[in-house]
Formats: sequence, structure tokens, C-alpha cells
Amino acid sequence: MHDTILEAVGLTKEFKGFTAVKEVNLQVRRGTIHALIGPNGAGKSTVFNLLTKFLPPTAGRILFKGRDITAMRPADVARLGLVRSFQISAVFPHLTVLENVRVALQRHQGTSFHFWKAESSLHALHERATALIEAVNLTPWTGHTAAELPYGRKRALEIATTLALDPEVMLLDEPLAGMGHEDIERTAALIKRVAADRTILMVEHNLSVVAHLSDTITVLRRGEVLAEGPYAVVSRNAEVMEAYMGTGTHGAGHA
Ligand SMILES: Nc1ncnc2c1ncn2[C@@H]1O[C@H](COP(=O)(O)OP(=O)(O)OP(=O)(O)O)[C@@H](O)[C@H]1O
Repeated sequence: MHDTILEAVGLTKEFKGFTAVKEVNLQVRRGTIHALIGPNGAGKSTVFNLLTKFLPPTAGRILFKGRDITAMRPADVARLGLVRSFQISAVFPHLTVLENVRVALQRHQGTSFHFWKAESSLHALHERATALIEAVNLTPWTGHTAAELPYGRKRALEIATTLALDPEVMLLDEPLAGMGHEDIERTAALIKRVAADRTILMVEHNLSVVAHLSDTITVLRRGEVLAEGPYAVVSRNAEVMEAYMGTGTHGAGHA
């Protein structure tokens, strides 16, 4: 049994009269990997921005651990444990992998400079950074700058800097987009590993790449929920198949 950790109720977003997201109800269960997919313009990014408070909704509510966060600011939501990857956790191209992860960890501790000044806490910081780098399989890249990393490894570093914030719910915006087959496999395995003790909500364009990764898939079309369930269920849904006609359910890249 999983309880709901993140919930959207009647979530609606209008842009100058155009309804991009219409009365979306979403329940993300604790400890699961939940994917939000849909063809171009389906409203995925808008829902993602609404959930992470980067956009205010026109109507509807967002609940995190039963608490109404609809009116909260992104930074406050992040502090509660709902963290969006790749935005809040910036990666600095000229810092090494180790330095990037250390900066993320120090940020998480806030501006308590005095805490980090102590020799013992600097040691603890290093240990934690090394463990995170190991967790995302970047140990051989520890001394390389972020700019030197191949694309897939860069995304792994971004996941590491997000993990540094120890999020309860991690929101990933197209973590597999633009990757080749090998990177997709590696990153999917990484997402699965880090999901062991947290909840993941990810936006993805293609149904096929989230197939074996997600416990639940919500399919959006024109701002509305078209189908929801495990892959075996949504992939057989006639309307889902139709929505993906032309864009290709099994397409490799991000259109
Ligand atoms: N700031 C905005 N102003 C006006 N319209 C917008 C704005 N943001 C998004 N839209 C419109 O809302 C709809 C949903 O867009 P959104 O980016 O959420 O879709 P998406 O599913 O993420 O698409 P994609 O896969 O192409 O990224 C689109 O028709 C888009 O043009």
C-alpha cells in the first residue's frame, strides 16, 4: 500500500484564454516512479511548472503530504522536500564533478559557513560528496569539470546535485531526452536506483522510454488526462495509441 504524497486537484492553467491544462487530477503515490507523458503541446511542461510552483494555476489545488502548497513559493516547496531537478540544482560547467556536488551539499546546509569551517564537518562533506558521486557512477569523472562530461554523464551529475538536497519527491524534466540508447539504459537504471528511498515524478515525451521504469504512467493530451495506469494498461489504450500516431509511440528521440 502506498499513500499519496503529491496530489493535484482540478489543476487548470489558462494562457490568455487558451486552456493549456484542464482540470487535471493527479495522485503520485509515495515510493513510486510516476511518469507524465504526452505528445507535443499536451501540457506536460505546464503541469510540471505548476507542481513545482514555477507557474501559478488558474484554478485547482496542489497538495504535498496533505498540505496545500498552491500558494507557496518554489524555494519553500523545495525546502519541504519537493525538489525539481536541473533548475534549483544548477551545475557549474567550470567546476569539477566533486566541487559541483560539494557546492550542492553546502547549499543544502544553507549559509551556515561556520558549520563547514570545522575540520570534522569538512571531512563529512567530502565523504558525502564521494558517496553521491559513487551512487551515480561518476567516480572515474570526479576530477573532471562538468563541461568535459559527455551528455549522459552530465545528466547524472545533475541528478547527483539534486540528490544532495535529499528530496522526498524528485521531479525530473525529460531526464532521458536527447540520449542515445546506452545513456538511456544507464540513466534509467540510475533513476531506478535513486527511487529506492524516494518518490519520482518525471516528464517524458516518449511512452517507450518510461515503459519499464514507471509504476504509473499518466498520459496527457491537449491539457487533459487521457489515461493512467501501469504501462501494460496505458499502452493498450486505443486513445493513447491514437494520440501517439504520427509521433510514434516507440520513437527514439524528442520531437
Ligand atoms: N507561457 C505560455 N503562454 C501561452 N501559451 C503557452 C505558454 N506555455 C505553454 N503554452 C501552450 O500550452 C500548451 C501546452 O504546452 P506545454 O509546453 O505544457 O506542452 P508539453 O506537453 O510540455 O509539450 P512539449 O512536448 O512540446 O514540450 C501548448 O499549446 C503551448 O503552446
